[in-house]
Amino acid sequence: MNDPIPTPDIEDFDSDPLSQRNEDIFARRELLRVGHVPESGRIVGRDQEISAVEDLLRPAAFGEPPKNAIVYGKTGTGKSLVSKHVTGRARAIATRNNAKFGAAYVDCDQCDTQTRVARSLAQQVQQQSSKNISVPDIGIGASEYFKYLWSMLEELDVFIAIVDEIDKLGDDEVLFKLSRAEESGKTSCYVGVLAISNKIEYYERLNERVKSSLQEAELVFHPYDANQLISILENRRDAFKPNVLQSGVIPRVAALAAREHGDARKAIEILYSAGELAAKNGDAQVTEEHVDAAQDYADVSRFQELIRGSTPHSKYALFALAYLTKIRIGDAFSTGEIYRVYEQVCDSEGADALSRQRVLELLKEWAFSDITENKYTGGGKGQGSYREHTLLREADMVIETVFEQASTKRDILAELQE
Ligand SMILES: Nc1ncnc2c1ncn2[C@@H]1O[C@H](COP(=O)(O)OP(=O)(O)OP(=O)(O)O)[C@@H](O)[C@H]1O
Repeated sequence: MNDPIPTPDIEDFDSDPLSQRNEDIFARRELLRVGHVPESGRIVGRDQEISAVEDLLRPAAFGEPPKNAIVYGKTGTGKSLVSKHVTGRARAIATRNNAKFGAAYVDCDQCDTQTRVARSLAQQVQQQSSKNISVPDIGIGASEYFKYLWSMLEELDVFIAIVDEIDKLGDDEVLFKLSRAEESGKTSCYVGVLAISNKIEYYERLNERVKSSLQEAELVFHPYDANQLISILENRRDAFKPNVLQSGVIPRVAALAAREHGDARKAIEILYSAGELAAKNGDAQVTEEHVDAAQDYADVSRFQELIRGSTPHSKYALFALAYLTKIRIGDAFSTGEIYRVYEQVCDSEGADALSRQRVLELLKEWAFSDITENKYTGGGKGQGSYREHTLLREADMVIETVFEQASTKRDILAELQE
């Protein structure tokens, strides 16, 4: 059979660009990868949270019933890390205490249905089981997967399920089944659930019957401040070779991430991208300029993703504001002015314009994502005051992103100028 990817004879390996490694400044790149679980010595600033999770899981380390908990906090505040870290230690201690301890981690961002969660739990327990059971990949539903799970749990004294991004699941069935497993006679194994969410209002949405089984503990993880972020990054400095990071780099990354909302993931990502950028440029050191460029790049890509993922009319409304920002003097525009341009955009796209009220709502949604800002202006309350919108991003970039096809963009701009 013909190999679809032929391997050529390379005459001069040394001059092939692929032979030039970018790696020189990195020593342990994996320390900065998303999903890397650092060892205890590298976890900083979460002592209280670690000890709260230890209190929940301590009984499990002796083969006794653990407590359930809901863990809240904004993204990148260490919820998954602390949950996995303490569960891992509890498993090690349980083994020393001759207690049979199983654990599984499911991210509902990836497993977003009851069936997927149940399958992932069952398959993870299967890997830890001594029984020769094979959990099928397809062809059965959630309740069958749960049956597999309950039957395998019979081998264990305790099982801890960490269910991350729980709010991505449409209903509470998974939480209900897990938190009531032993009580409802499904298994004699003690099951503990650590349910993680970055939406604090999630608890309000939970069904009463689930609330009552989960309210044993509620933990809130607060954002990191700049100093904590500095310590988290310092503890991973050895991802780079010695003397590669200039002295201002870590404080700068920490300051940028703290400004967002104290997100450790963001901080690690910026540091990694700055390193990649330096490596790509062939620079021997990472500088604050690399950090700023990495941050700008991340910011622009996130923003472009947001635009690309929005509905056509939402894009047209934003485009109208960007267009006015580009061609007019001043940077704040009334809903009426934006609406008139929006109508023209709809016209040239062959779409029916939405009502002015609806377009106002779409503009408010952009303000919610910090892409625009709006406020009342004019004569004051009841005296002809009206709402003005301001674009907080570069107009050109919005225009480029909304209409990625150069010809469409050209046509629309030409029609608007007429
Ligand atoms: N206290 C800390 N010490 C060291 N590294 C940390 C700490 N907190 C978070 N990190 C690192 O930051 C990244 C994000 O952490 P984690 O996944 O635990 O956040 P999270 O709160 O679960 O976020 P999300 O809600 O987005 O899943 C991980 O790479 C983790 O290793």
